[in-house]
Amino acid sequence: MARADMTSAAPDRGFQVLPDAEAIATEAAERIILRITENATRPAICLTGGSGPKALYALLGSPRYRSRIAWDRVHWFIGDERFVSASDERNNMTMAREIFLNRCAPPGNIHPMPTDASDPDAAARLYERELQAFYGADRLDPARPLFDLVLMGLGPDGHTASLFPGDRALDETERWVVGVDRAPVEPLVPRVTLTLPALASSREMLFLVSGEAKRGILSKVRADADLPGTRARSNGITTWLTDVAAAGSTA
Ligand SMILES: O=C(O)[C@H](O)[C@@H](O)[C@H](O)[C@H](O)COP(=O)(O)O
Repeated sequence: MARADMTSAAPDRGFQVLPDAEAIATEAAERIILRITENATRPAICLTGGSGPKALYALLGSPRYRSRIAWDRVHWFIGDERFVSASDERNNMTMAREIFLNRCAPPGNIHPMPTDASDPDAAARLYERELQAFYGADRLDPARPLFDLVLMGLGPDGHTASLFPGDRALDETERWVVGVDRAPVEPLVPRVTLTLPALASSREMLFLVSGEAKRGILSKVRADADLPGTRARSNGITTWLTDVAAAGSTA
């Protein structure tokens, strides 16, 4: 079936329902490779944490996909981080490194958040400077997205990245990265997160949502409830890749 037939129309985001989590990983891998191919200079991919992207990361590092990626050109960032050391298994970038980045990407192309800073907000400022140095400016130009593709997950409370319902980080309009002192969901550690404007500065935003446990919260996002997952949009294309278990149907 052609992609256009599977994506339901929405003004600025689409929902694509795939059979299962494996199909989500395959679709996301193909989209990432397409974005990398379209950028002839230095593609920037912003990864996400949690369990949702693990199958995708394994696929990107598999022999079949690994040979299709120009690893020397691609730069890998992370959309949010748990404020724990890089040796802690809960660290999002460590998870991505262990599954594929350490084997595939040159070390200089991997951009973890510095969780050894004095506090989450200091880490946020350091990461913001790193992003600005990569981008070559400290203001986001709507005509020149920061990222080629941003991956996102959806938490049980409707959070995405580390933007939690009701948190003031959601209302940030100037900064690209902020510290979040308290996370209301596991793991209960402070976080560092990209803000909505920084995440929006992307050619494509791809949500990965699978499993029946996500069905209730996903239906709220689809109904436009005021949740971080609803508010996070790319200035380019925003697509939600879901499976039948999360969507509740194939439509
Ligand atoms: O650090 C994190 O936990 C994440 O970046 C977070 O936003 C995650 O994407 C969602 O909570 C979904 O997580 P799951 O994929 O584990 O359901």
